[in-house]
Amino acid sequence: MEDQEQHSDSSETVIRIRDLYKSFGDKHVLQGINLDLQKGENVVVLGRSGTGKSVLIKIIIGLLKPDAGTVNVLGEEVEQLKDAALRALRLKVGFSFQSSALYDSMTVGENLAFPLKRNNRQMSKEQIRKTVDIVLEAIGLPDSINQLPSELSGGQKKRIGIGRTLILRPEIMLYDEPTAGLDPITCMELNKLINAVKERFNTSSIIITHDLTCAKEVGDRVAVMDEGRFIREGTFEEVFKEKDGLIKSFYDYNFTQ
Ligand SMILES: Nc1ncnc2c1ncn2[C@@H]1O[C@H](COP(=O)(O)OP(=O)(O)OP(=O)(O)O)[C@@H](O)[C@H]1O
Repeated sequence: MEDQEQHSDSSETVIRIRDLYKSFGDKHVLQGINLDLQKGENVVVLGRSGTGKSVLIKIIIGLLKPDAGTVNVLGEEVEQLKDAALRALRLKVGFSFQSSALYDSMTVGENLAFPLKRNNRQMSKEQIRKTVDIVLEAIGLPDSINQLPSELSGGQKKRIGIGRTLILRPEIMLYDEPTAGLDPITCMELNKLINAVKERFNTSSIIITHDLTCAKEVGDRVAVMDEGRFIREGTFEEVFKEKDGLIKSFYDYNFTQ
């Protein structure tokens, strides 16, 4: 922990979470979460279903209030922000939903342009088109602008979902189960995209998953969540060096079946 604190001080911390607690009635979901995300870093949060990963993300973007603890995002204490400031902060934090959340009746181009039109009304049609083209190229789907979501594969929809988040050029990306429900090859492509986004757009990311291949491929650091706390944290190799308890179950389930 001491090492971690020293590291935090020597680089820019974009998310700093301290002693976070959240319960729903007598269900104690988060029980003392501490986490730092450094600029330009990908941190993977690994955990079984129902361990509170989504609750954590919702607290980070101010959709849920914690019972105790602090969350600082890009220098702002999330809990103290009023509505307008919270909305402004959310523009800098892109949230890529598990479901892709595309509008079925809109083309890919319209889906991507939607957040720009809603948030940046002073952009001309040409500027919007150019921004959409840049993102489509970055996510590897340059020719899909006129397609409807129903014409896309699951992996392509995920890419467009990520593109729609990227279009506002967030400084932080939060990915919720980016590879869920995809075949291994498409997963691999998505992992590459997550790394490419980091390099090209200089984003810092939290990636929530239970896919260990994804964790290994994209995580500069991995934090394993169990019963509301992080039970292990480090590089993938450090975390999975000693395979016991939950760590062993995770590893065996992903790699030895
Ligand atoms: N608004 C809420 N009210 C009551 N309980 C909630 C609420 N939100 C989450 N929970 C409970 O908190 C626990 C953690 O939920 P969460 O969605 O964060 O899990 P998760 O780790 O993201 O799981 P999964 O991997 O399945 O998405 C669950 O037991 C859930 O039922």
